[in-house]
Amino acid sequence: MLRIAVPNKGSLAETAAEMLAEAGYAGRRDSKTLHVVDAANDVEFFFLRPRDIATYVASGALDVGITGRDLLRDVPQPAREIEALGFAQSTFRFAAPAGRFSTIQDLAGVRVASAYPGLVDAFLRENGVEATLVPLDGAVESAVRLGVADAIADVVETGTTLRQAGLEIFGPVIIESEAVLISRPGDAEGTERLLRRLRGVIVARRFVLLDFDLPAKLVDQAAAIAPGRESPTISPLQDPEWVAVRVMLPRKGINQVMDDLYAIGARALLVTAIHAARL
Ligand SMILES: Nc1ncnc2c1ncn2[C@@H]1O[C@H](COP(=O)(O)OP(=O)(O)OP(=O)(O)O)[C@@H](O)[C@H]1O
Ligand SMILES: O=P(O)(O)OC[C@H]1O[C@H](OP(=O)(O)OP(=O)(O)O)[C@H](O)[C@@H]1O
Ligand SMILES: [Mg+2]
Repeated sequence: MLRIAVPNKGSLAETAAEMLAEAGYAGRRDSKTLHVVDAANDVEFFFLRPRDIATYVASGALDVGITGRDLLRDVPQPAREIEALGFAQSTFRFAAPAGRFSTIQDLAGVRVASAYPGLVDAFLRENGVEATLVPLDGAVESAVRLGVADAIADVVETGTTLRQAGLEIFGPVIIESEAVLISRPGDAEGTERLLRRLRGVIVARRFVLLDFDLPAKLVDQAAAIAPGRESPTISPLQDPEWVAVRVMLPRKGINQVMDDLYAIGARALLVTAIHAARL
């Protein structure tokens, strides 16, 4: 039975649970449940702190897990990342009051607060900078104003939290992060099947099917606007001058594509969600 670590709380928990449900696995009924056996799918789920998941998986206690790439890199012996899952996307950056620092070298000898001390320490070392790390648990943006640090290193998504704390990013990107599927050393039986299912969910979330009718002579023009993943499916209509076209397209930007197709003469444009996929 494949043993899977899943975030029990925080930013990753909800989407991870939704993706596993969409992949056909049994979920938990209430947020206090820490262990679920899904015998029908030959897997069991352990609901753990996202921060601890890399440790369980790297040690081999659990086979695979869902966590953040930044959390994975924060532990001393990271597990293997096997797939990016396309959610909880963020960038990990240094920040300080405007104009205070401009390069990573400026951090030599100063105090840097972070909830990811392992990740930040490794990055500073790689860059030959010796700073004093101030490990905190969260809300790190307040550390400078409250006087316990001179700069911070933290997760940035929209930048709103930084701005509100009067901080600005500087220096290089420490890491681009998102939710990832990680694996213990060696290949656990059943990992491939989980991976195929999750890839299907990612496709289903990211893509839609677009159907439309079109004068046959405009097919090449339409294919240039909406090429699809491989090639559009063209079916005959009763009217020999018209065809029906089906393409798989990214959900993002689909309305612009519909406008462009309508403008060249496509009609009856219909978008359908994909519920599951194996490509
Ligand atoms: N605002 C955000 N946007 C995108 N990803 C985020 C955001 N905040 C945290 N993450 C990501 O979520 C993961 C951290 O999840 P975790 O549950 O430990 O922290 P959290 O969501 O901040 O919860 P907590 O309330 O415990 O601080 C990391 O991979 C991090 O990059
Ligand atoms: O760039 P933004 O869109 O503002 O998002 C980034 C913020 O979101 C997370 O905070 P969270 O609310 O999880 O609190 P925490 O700092 O206590 O973890 C993260 O730690 C940043 O503080
Ligand atoms: Mg947080």
